[in-house]
Amino acid sequence: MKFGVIGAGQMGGGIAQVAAQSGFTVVVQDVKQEFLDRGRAVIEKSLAKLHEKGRLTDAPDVILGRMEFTTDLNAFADCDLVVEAIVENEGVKADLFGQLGQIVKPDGILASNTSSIPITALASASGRPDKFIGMHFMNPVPLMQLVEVIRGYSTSDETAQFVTQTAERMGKTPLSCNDFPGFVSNRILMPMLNEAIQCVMEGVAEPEAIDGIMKLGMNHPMGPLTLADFIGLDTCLAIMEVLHRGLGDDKYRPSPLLRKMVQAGLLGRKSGQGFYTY
Ligand SMILES: CC(=O)CC(=O)SCCNC(=O)CCNC(=O)[C@H](O)C(C)(C)COP(=O)(O)OP(=O)(O)OC[C@H]1O[C@@H](n2cnc3c(N)ncnc32)[C@H](O)[C@@H]1OP(=O)(O)O
Ligand SMILES: NC(=O)C1=CN([C@@H]2O[C@H](COP(=O)(O)OP(=O)(O)OC[C@H]3O[C@@H](n4cnc5c(N)ncnc54)[C@H](OP(=O)(O)O)[C@@H]3O)[C@@H](O)[C@H]2O)C=CC1
Repeated sequence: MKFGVIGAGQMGGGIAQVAAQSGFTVVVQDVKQEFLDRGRAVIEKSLAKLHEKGRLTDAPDVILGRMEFTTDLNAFADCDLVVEAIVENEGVKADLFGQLGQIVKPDGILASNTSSIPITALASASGRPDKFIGMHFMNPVPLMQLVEVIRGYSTSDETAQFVTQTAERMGKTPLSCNDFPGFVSNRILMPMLNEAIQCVMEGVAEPEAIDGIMKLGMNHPMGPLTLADFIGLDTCLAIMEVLHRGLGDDKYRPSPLLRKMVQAGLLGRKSGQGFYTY
């Protein structure tokens, strides 16, 4: 099976790594060589760590040998499945899927790792809505069990079955849901993170205390502000905007502090500064 991944950021890199660990031939594309180099370095580090712990069946260089890094979208022409993991922006994703629909072989399946954007809209943009689906991995991909599988309005049973089986071959547990803004995962998670940010803005407690209360009190592995920094505050804001617009209810209003931090370039771990300094 030839597996394509678009975007060599934290999600694209993780998806490509796990696909290669599972024995697939993998092509990773990003817009600039420097993003590919950075993505590859993150994958190498992750593979080294997993190898050290005895959690890989093949050696890291064998796994890396299954991966090709390119800036050329035409490399996806003969892929059986292409998973998109670029910026959480509907216009940018729709434009990309318009191009991919022309490039990938007619029976190739297209999937988006979007956190919240309507799968049905992206499916229409691709020109092959029956072969389009949401394949939503969780961060960090090499460690997290879930893949949320989201069927668009026209997704065929064959497409859903293929993607479900592929997720299982990648050692993940696929769970299905329907196409509503934020699906299940972010419909529930993101308002909690947004509320934690609102608590900072209103001075309810210091960030360390908010995180500590949720970690120690609710047994969450990461506090909500640490998790928001980990996901990326730009991505959190984009998801809240999709929920607010798509569900039309002010309970999903993004916190003004979240908006201001993104405007200031404080994106969390990936920019070196968010609620904490990295
Ligand atoms: C926004 C969306 O659309 C959807 C989303 O993804 S929302 C985000 C979902 N993800 C979460 O909620 C993650 C919450 N956090 C966790 O579950 C855990 O903190 C975690 C799994 C990330 C880490 O687990 P942990 O028990 O805290 O262990 P921790 O000791 O920090 O890390 C475990 C090991 O894995 C390693 N590790 C972390 N990321 C890794 C990666 N990508 N590859 C390989 N190893 C990795 C760590 O370095 C650490 O190694 P050592 O034990 O050698 O130090
Ligand atoms: N972060 C998370 O926890 C999760 C995120 N997601 C979703 O995954 C997707 C990617 O998120 P994440 O990996 O965090 O984001 P990152 O910012 O880490 O990575 C996105 C990558 O895509 C590149 N990119 C941007 N535009 C294009 C384009 N037009 N063509 C090709 N590549 C492009 C980016 O380059 P540049 O640096 O120039 O922007 C970057 O390398 C989003 O849809 C997000 O919602 C899903 C689950 C969890």
